[in-house]
Parts: sequence; structure tokens; C-alpha cells
Amino acid sequence: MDVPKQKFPVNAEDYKLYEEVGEGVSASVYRALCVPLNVIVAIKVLDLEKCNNDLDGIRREVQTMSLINHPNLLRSYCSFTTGHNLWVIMPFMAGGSCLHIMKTSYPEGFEEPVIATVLREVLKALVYLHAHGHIHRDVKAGNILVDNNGSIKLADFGVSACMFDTGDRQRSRNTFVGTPCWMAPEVMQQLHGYDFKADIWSFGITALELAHGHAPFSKYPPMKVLLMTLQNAPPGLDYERDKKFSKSFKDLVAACLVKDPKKRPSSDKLLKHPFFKHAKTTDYLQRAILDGLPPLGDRFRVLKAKEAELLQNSELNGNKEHLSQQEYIRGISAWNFNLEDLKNQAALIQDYDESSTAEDLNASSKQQDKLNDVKFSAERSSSEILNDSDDGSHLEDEIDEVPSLEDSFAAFPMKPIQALKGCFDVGQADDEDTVSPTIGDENRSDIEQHGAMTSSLKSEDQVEKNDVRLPEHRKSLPRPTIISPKKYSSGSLLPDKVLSSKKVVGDFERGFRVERSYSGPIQGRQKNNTTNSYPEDASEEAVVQRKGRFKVISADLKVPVVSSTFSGTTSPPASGISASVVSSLQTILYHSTLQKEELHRLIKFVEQISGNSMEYVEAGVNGSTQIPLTSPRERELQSQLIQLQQRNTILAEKLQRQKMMNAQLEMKLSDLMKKENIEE
Ligand SMILES: Nc1ncnc2c1ncn2[C@@H]1O[C@H](COP(=O)(O)OP(=O)(O)OP(=O)(O)O)[C@@H](O)[C@H]1O
Repeated sequence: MDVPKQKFPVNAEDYKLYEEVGEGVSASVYRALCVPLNVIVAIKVLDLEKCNNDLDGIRREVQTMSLINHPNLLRSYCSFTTGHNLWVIMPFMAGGSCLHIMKTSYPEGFEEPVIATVLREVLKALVYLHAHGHIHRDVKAGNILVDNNGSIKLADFGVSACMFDTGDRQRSRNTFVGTPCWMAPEVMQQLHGYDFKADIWSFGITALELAHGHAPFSKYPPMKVLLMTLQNAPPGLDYERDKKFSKSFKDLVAACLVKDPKKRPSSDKLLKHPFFKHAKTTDYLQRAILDGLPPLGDRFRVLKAKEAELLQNSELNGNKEHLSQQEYIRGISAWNFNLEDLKNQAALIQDYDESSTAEDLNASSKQQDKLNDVKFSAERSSSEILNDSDDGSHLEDEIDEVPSLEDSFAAFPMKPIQALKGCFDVGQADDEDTVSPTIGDENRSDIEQHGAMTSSLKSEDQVEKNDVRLPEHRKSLPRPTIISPKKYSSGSLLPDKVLSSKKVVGDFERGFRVERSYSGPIQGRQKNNTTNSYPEDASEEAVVQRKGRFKVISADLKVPVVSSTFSGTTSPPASGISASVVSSLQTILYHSTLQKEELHRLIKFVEQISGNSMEYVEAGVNGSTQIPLTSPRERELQSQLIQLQQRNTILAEKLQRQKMMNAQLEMKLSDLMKKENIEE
């Protein structure tokens, strides 16, 4: 329940922690009492040492949560660090998440009026976010929270992004975030970046999740989900069990789950969809789904015990399918970039194929038929196939040598916690309406700047006044400023014109040049996006530490905007730590180049194989109904084609992994260079 404006203390001693009520990838959530105010709150506790992978995301989440102001969005009262933990104080949503409610009482999903009511509230939140330039990027039942009175709030801004971001922030919009089952195809593809419409896809998947009790493909490991989302026809409400749903509901889902983002409706347009005529008041939700539910803490305990039991059983039985189920139960969000995990996930794909459900397989397109052909005809494991393949195995072997890159990362200085103090301390504004820093002050701190970008996050009324068109603050953004191109070290992320400018010589330049010859999709994306004409993110200059995707911003470091750091004609002075970083950087660049070369070959290989073999398989499948394959030669050929197809699938997955590794690498390089610049 929303608490009227009060100043929440930023001291751990002022809070009394009660039971745990939720758990995510990076955090545990507790019910707690704010002693001085005598108010029950929820506290999200993040161990910063454990989530050094995504501290940047956490910082963004904290900032966004403190600035939003909409009844359907979970805001934070304040946040602060205590020891190596970050505490985010927020309203306690006693009903828990829709996912939890379904797991406890509605495993087959909710009734249609409940779904309409929940979705309408979520959509209102999205209209607000989108109108203010934000993409949520993780819309799913696990992030839809219900209060005692049935009111709904969308939570978890850990991976949200601002459409008006520049620099690294903008780059994050071209990266792979979200939860695979809910992730839009364009986000997975990482080709042209994505926008608000990615949330509309996730919204459609969430609609199916609420209707069935689980998201489509939720039983599969992430790699498989990727392939199915990209290759299959979009899921929908097309099955026997979906007969109970209205035409307008089916239509809404179909409208959201269109692969071409341009053809998806915007959030404000979707809000006018006839389906929402079925929506009721939130009191109705309270009666329909909360009545009789045990307290959140008890439900959470039971679910956690179930999860532990499942995990134990699956470990005992060696049943890998449960691993994915575990993730689902926990409502894991944000793709896990752990390479070992990814390898394991990819290795599971064969196992999952055998247990495909009618739902998942029927939702398939022609391509899925092809996959199935492969799936059911080839009995050998992927490793067997790879071992005796002539043209695929060497590629596999070479790729498997790449993990040395991980070692390269490990060499970087990474001790972020000390530098963190102050970064996350976000108290409650005395007057919320005053949280509107002046845009254009180039020396402001990162937090201030974020405030500027989210200064638009004002009350819902204001959005309505604006008729959900272009947010007012956009109109007031400073005129596009032409600045000299910023010198990234990120190789292929650079637009051509930056790459070609001979600003960096010596080994750096060599690195750049080599990078250039391999124009992966990331480069293409960046090219598109660097054409944006807004000033670069001043905060970039204040990065003092980085680990993974985390940038530590010095709270009081005021560095003027320097748009061209390597503007000289000599290489930057490399002394002490710099020299070692430079040499690490060179090693990484070298590896990156090899990797890209490999990717390039893989892409060609996959294109060739898929182009040719798909045709053949299709011909074989279609033809088989008329001309049975009788001769042993024909059968042998058919089986070879199937094997090729299977290899193709495996290579595509490898390719995807490599892409992700590359993206991470690019970001690390870029950050290291910036750090170098700052040190100079
Ligand atoms: N304010 C709240 N009131 C009640 N329960 C909450 C609240 N915030 C979060 N929870 C519960 O805790 C769970 C985890 O929280 P949250 O999603 O913020 O963590 P996370 O680590 O960001 O999770 P993930 O990234 O996996 O979605 C939620 O799914 C929800 O069930």
C-alpha cells in the first residue's frame, strides 16, 4: 500500500527484518518494519559482492525506482549500502507476485476477467514508462506484484533502459537482456537494436503466462528458447484448452506477438483494445485471487521447499529438465551470462527435444517442422555427431579453445565495493516534484544525470495531459550538439568514420584496424545508433572501476565532458598499471579478432548449410508423401541431410554464444579504454 510522503531513514538500524518473502537472481526480499515510522515495508537486499556482474543494472534500478511516480509502478522509498549489501526500501506488496499466486493456487492460470484486470494495470504502467522514454525489458508475471487490496504494480527495473540514453547506456539497448521466454525476437537477434515494442512482446507472453500458469517454452533451457522463439511461429491461444478464452483475448495476444516489432501496437493503443472491457476493479482482484491465501512469507517458504525438493530429486535422478523448471519457479530474470551455464544449457538441448510437448511443437512453423525432422530422426547425441563430422567438428574444436578469454577477463583489477559507497545512497526527495535536474549541465554526476533522463518520470496526470505522446521533456532536450567523435576502444562497435580516423597509433591502432575487417552485427547496430545526435553521456567520464557490466561512478568525481579522449597522434602514455592494462587489452583485442573471424566463418557456414539443407529436407519431407524413399542410397542421403541439419542447429547455438561473448568483450574493452583515459 502506498505510504504518504514520509522521509524513510537510510540506516539499517532503523529497520527490523522479518521473514523472507521473495528471491530473485540477485536479491532476497524481506518483509520489514520501519521502526521510526512504524510502517511495514519490503526490503530488497542485494549482496553487491555477489552481483558484480550487473552492478550497473542495479544502480540503474535503484535510480529508476526512486524517480518513478505512477500507481502501477513499484517505487522505492530510499536505498543505502550496509556492509557489502545494498538495501532498497519499498512498499510491501502483501499479495506477492502473480507468479507466486499462480504457483500456489492457480497452476493452470487465471480466469479471463482476472487476466484482463491485471494486464490493464500493467499496461497503464507501460504507457507511463514508454511515454517517458523507458523500456522495462523484463515484463513477466514474476514482476507483477499484487497488494492486499488487489492493486497491481510492475516491479524490477534491473534491466530497464532509457530510449534517450547515449553512450554505454544506449549500447545496453543493443544487448541481450531480459528473460529468454519473454524476450522479443529482435532482442535475441541483436541486429538492429530494439525499442518499446520489445515490452509489447513480453506483455503478450505474460498474457499467455497468466492464461496457462506458465510461459510458452518455459520448460526449455534458454538456448532452446532462443531457437524456438526465432524459428517458430509466435505462440498464441490456439489450443483446445484455450477454447474458453474470448476472441478479443486471442486477438490481443496475437496483436502483441507479431515478430515484426513495427507491426505491434504501442502500449497506449493497446490500452484501448476491446479485451480490456472485460477488466474489473482491483477490489475484484482481491476477492478473486487473494481471498484465502496464506501470508506471503508462508507461501514463499512452501514454494522454496518445493523448489529445493525438485532440485534434490533432479540431482539424484540426473534429470536435467528440472534445472530449467527451477529457473522458472524462481522467476529468474536477466539472462545469465555465465559461460559455463550456457555451455551446460546448450548441452541439454538434445535431452529436451525428446520431451517436447504438443503445445510447443504445434506452435511451430515450417522451420519447426524441419527441426522436428531432425529431432525425431537422428538418434545420436550432438557430441557424437560433432565427433565424426568432417566439416563441423574442427569449428567446434576451435571455438572450444576460446575460453581462454575468460582468463583474460580475470586479469583485470576488480574490487568494486569500496568505490561503491555513496553511489547507491538514494534518499527520498524532500519534495518529489523537485526531482528534476536541469538537462544540459554537462558536469553533473551520474545520478543527477539519470535524474535528468528520468526527470520525465512525473505523475500519471501529467502523462495523461500529454495524451501519451512525445514526453514533454524530450521537447525540452537541448538541441543536438555535434561533438567530436568519442574514441571508444570497442573495435567493431565503432562507426566507420571513427574507426577510420587516425587518432590512435601503434598497437591500439593495429587493434582497431584488425577489428574493422570483421563487421559483425554489433558493429552494424552501433553504426545505426551512434547517429543519434544527443550529447554523449557525461557520466561515462566518471567511470572509475568496472567489473562485468558494472561501472563504478565516483560519487564526487566531477569530470568535465571530454568527448575526444584520444585526440592526439601518439598512443596514450602507458605507465604502471596502464601498461599492464594496455597489454591485457591487446591480448583481448587479439582474441576478439580471432573470435570474430571464427564467427564470420560460422555465419557463412551456417548460412550455406541452412540454405541448402533446408531446401533438401523440405523437398525430402514433402516428396516423401508421394515418392517413398525406398533405395538405401536415398535413405542414406536423407539421414546425412538430417545430420547436417542437426549440426547446423548446434552451430547456430554456438554462434549465439560467441556473439554474446563478443558483446561482453566489446563492452569491457570500451570501459578499460575509458578508464585509461580517466587515469591520464
Ligand atoms: N515490494 C515487494 N513486496 C513483496 N514482494 C516482493 C516485493 N519486491 C519483490 N518481491 C518478491 O521478491 C521476488 C524477487 O524480487 P525482484 O524481482 O525484485 O528480485 P530480482 O533479483 O531483481 O529478481 P529477478 O531479477 O529474478 O526478477 C519477486 O518476484 C517478488 O515475488
